[in-house]
Amino acid sequence: MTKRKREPESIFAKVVIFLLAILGAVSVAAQDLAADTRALLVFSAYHDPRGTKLVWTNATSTCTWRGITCFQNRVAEIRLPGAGLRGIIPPGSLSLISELRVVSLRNNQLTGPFPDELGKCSNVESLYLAGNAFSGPVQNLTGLMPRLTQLSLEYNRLNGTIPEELGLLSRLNLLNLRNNSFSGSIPSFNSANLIIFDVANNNLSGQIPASLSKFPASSYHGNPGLSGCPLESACPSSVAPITAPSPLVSSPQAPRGKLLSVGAIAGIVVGGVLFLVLVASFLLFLCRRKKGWHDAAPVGTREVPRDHSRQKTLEKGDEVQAEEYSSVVVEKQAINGLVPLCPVSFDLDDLLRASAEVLGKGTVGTAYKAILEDGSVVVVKRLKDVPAGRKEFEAQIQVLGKLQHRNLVPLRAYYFSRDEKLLVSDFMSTGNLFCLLHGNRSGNNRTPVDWLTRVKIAIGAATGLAYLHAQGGPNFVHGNIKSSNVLINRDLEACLSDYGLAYLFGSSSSSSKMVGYRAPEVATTRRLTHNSDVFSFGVLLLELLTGKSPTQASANNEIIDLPRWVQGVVREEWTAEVFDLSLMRYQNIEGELVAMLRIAVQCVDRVPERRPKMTQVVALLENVHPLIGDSRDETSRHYESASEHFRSSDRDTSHRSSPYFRAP
Ligand SMILES: Nc1ncnc2c1ncn2[C@@H]1O[C@H](COP(=O)(O)OP(=O)(O)OP(=O)(O)O)[C@@H](O)[C@H]1O
Repeated sequence: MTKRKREPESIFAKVVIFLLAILGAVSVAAQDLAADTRALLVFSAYHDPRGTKLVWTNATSTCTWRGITCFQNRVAEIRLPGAGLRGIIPPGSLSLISELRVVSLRNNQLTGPFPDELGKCSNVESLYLAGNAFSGPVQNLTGLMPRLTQLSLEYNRLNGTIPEELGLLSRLNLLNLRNNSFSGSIPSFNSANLIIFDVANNNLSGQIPASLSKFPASSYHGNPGLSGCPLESACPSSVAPITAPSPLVSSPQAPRGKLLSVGAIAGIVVGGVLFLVLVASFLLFLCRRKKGWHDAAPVGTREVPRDHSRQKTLEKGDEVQAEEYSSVVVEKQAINGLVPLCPVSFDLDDLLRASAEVLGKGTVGTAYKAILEDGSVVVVKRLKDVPAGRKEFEAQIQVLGKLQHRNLVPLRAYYFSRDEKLLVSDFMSTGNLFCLLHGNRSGNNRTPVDWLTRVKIAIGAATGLAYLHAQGGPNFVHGNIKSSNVLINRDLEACLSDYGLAYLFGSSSSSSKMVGYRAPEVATTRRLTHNSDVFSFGVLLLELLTGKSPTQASANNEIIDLPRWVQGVVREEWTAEVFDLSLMRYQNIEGELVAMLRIAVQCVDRVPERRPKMTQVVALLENVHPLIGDSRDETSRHYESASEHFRSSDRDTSHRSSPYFRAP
């Protein structure tokens, strides 16, 4: 009896405790965010009227402020590269944001000594201050020590000696101090995880520590008093042997630091469940109200060509295949079994009426550009010899349809019958990277791609691949990374296509088609893995750097084994010979070229486990170019100029900027 009476009480008590815990956790988080907000407002009130005024006001949520990224309702990242900030970083600002992990203030006009403020940010993992006017010695780093993985201070006016503490940072994988006025000798470094190390153009002297001799000579140039390897001609190789790097990505996904109490966690869990139930009910309600996909916003109109041509635009020699395309669609009209993966503005009848143009024949089928009656354009890929049955096919395509990322070509619909398998995706109007780099197959129409565009394309493709690996899980691979599968959209952004198709064809049959990009181990294991994707991506980077295709025969009709060729040239210390001649007209990009080369060389390591993860590759690539930094928004104006450059016609490629890479 007593027991019975107590039960509801105890349940009630538990609910009350949970609710209080939720309230407690919410209010703790709110208080912490309020503290972050106050600190940011102090930061924004730095005083130099000539600089950009940050319009951060309490009227909007702190987490939506320009340059601010939150994680779990705490400020985790400040990214304001190239934002026109001037003046000093005020005391009592950033150091008070306890969960801060990334600070990117590169390419502003910040002044004063290396900010004490930042030296106290004990959770910061990535600190990017390149391209400012900080001056004086770097000191008071003690607070910054525990987690720092990337420190980029290049192009400032810093002087004094390189702090010895930096050498003790076991997690550090990037240290860039180039173009400052550091003097004295280079301290010894715990270099196990260092991937990029650059102290060029300072006043350093003495011997380069043996542990740092693995970095290229360009990391040390411009320091007349420095000696030792790799600056001397008798040194072995100028490219670092690759060690397995530790995780280096400053993702806001898993900040470490202060732990919440068990009650708070329980509260958050219960609160989260309640919230999910509410959201699910709301979505269910919305779905029931929706009549069908026709009612939703169409996507097929995204890449509408400007002239809205309704004419068949077949090129000579393409007619037969284009007719094949029509006959496929005619045959299907009776069934009209096009399955949309998201709201689309067309059905099979529309595809039937579309004018078609062959884009190309690939290893798994033929791709057609289909111009629909409303002027929108899609790509229909007609797969051939698909061994997968309907169930398997549909399950895999549903998985692919859910992958959505700005660096992936969106898959819109599919069709499956015994005889035909079609995939419909968005049309990417700027074509593929292969054509950008090498012209069309007959070698014409090549406009040299400028350096900044290449870096952007590399980052875009890497980001898309990192997303696939993270989202698809440990066994999900792209399986066919190559330059013709890197498409460029109207904004000149790289988008990966043909991802995950290997599963429809069996990875062993797919792997045999990856000429030039296939990781060496795949020849024996017949298994595609994240590591083999990384290798293929490394070949792609080499292609961007060298301008050479790993699939096309050279003048003497030999298909180049790009990784082997590059490693051979670099070993001979003729690094400059590696790079695409058309890149040589750019001044002062030697360090960037070498930095990307080093990343590529790591990716094509013959030992799969030594290759970096794609998330690491993204982080490293983001540091290759000082203007790119880590904020896409901030780089858009540079990107525009890159697009501008890219659209312009051929330029002079006849001269090299300097004999900088040439071995003595
Ligand atoms: N969505 C798209 N937008 C624009 N062009 C595309 C699109 N999809 C494919 N293409 C282009 O069509 C051509 C044929 O592509 P397809 O994927 O069939 O073959 P591939 O990339 O040469 O080889 P593989 O089948 O091994 O991927 C290529 O030039 C490709 O870049």
